[in-house]
Amino acid sequence: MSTFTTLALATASLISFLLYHHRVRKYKLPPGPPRLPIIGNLFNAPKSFEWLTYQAWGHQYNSDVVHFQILGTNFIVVNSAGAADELFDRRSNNFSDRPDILMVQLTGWIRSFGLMQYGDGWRAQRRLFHQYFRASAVPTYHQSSATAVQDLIRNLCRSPDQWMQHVRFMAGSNILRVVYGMELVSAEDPSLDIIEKSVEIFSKITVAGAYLVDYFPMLKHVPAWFPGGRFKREAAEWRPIVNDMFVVPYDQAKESFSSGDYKPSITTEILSEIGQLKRETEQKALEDVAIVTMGSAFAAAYDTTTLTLVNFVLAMLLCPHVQAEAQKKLDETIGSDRPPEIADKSTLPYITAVMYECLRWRPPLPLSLPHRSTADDEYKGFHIPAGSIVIGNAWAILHDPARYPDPEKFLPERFLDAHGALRADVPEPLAAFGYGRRVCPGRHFAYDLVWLAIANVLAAFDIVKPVDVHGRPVEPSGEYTSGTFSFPVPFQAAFRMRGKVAIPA
Ligand code: HEM
Repeated sequence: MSTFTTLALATASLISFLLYHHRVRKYKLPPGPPRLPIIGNLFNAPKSFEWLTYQAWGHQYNSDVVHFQILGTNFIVVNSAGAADELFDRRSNNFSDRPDILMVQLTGWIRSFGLMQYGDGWRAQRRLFHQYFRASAVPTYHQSSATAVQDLIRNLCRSPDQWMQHVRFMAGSNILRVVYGMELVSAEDPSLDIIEKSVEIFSKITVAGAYLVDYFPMLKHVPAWFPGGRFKREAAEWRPIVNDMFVVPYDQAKESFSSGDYKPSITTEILSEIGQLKRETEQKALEDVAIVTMGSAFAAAYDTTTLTLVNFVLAMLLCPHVQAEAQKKLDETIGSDRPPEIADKSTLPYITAVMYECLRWRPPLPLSLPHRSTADDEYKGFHIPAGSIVIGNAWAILHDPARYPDPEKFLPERFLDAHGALRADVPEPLAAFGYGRRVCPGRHFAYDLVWLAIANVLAAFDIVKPVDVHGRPVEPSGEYTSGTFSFPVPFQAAFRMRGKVAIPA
């Protein structure tokens, strides 16, 4: 380590130490693991699968909020639905900000309202997004979702081995059509490559504490070529990719719109609105917001939807009886004349329960996205300092045995009463979509697409374990990756046609 870096670390550590002692003397923080002076929990904070350690800390310290600290930054983990409701919902004024992550700024992801600080910029994008994705607006996209799901079924028939790629294509092609009016023909389309890379960057930079520079702001001044300057090299490489994600599909949609040869989409609707504005400044203001809001929708929909469906495939491999029950309900309710439609949702609560259970059993973002508190606060007598990074542990909330008995088991029936109707007293897994004013605004759209995909895949196929050359079933490992998005380690699945419904030509 260079003299400069050592000096920077020492100065920052001294400041954190002084601040730490000042606060600890004054307030009672929520319980948490023992901290060392200066560095706090730098060495005993988990580095992977954090949600499991945070949940265990909750049990160990018998508290639904726990605290740890790294080099002066306070982290508050919210481990129960009650605490999440109280802090993120009732006190949303204070708990709706996002942490200031340098890599989010340097890569340009900060332009998206998903990672932007709470304020007017965030509000403008969220408002525009809401206009097109609120519950009453999403039926407009049912036709597009139906087309995407039919493509999925057709592709699964043609090359079932590539099922994961087909699921990705379904999620990506649907959101690109809805947002930009683009019609993708293959999974090799460069737009999917852009989004794939951008979301990978998102996943790397949003893990709390992933970059040391967030604790030692002085490292900002380290040159890119210097040890400790890796973040600068990465940011320089990633920034153009993130920029392309916002700009390339938008520009394409704008070009088609100007030529008059376009498919109607959210972007073309906004472009006509822009065209009706009188002043150039107003036009520019709306366009600036539209570019980043649409890019955010495109990116936010892709991995989340894919991941929910990959978890569904895994659950079906592991629980054939659930699959058989779901297919029985589909056969009884719809028969074989036509594929399931979104309009069938109200008559197929079992499929809805399967979807809920996928999101509860394996929430795609087990720690949601981090929030930040803007003012000092108090919860159950514990002090929550202003500027704390507040982590809603969706995993712990959705695996709370008091709400969901036998939480590790995949049991859609938990959401159903004796007559097979959805129970009002078992909460739907909303924690999978985050909290308060930051709650996922794409959830209505996601619910429809995921539901339709589950219903159609189960109507058309049996999902089974493939067999190896010795005729033995290939078991999925059931292991997961760690990160903002937690994916199952790649596994094989076979899709056997049931012959019950016609496969789209
Ligand atoms: C099953 C699928 C999905 C899951 C599990 C999911 C989950 C989440 C989570 C956990 C958050 C963070 C909330 C928080 O900070 O408290 C979020 C935010 C967000 N999601 Fe989703 N999401 C899904 C689908 C979608 C879709 C389809 C879209 C777009 C059409 C979308 C758009 C967004 C946006 C724009 C944000 C940022 C909101 C903000 O910071 O104000 N999501 N989502």
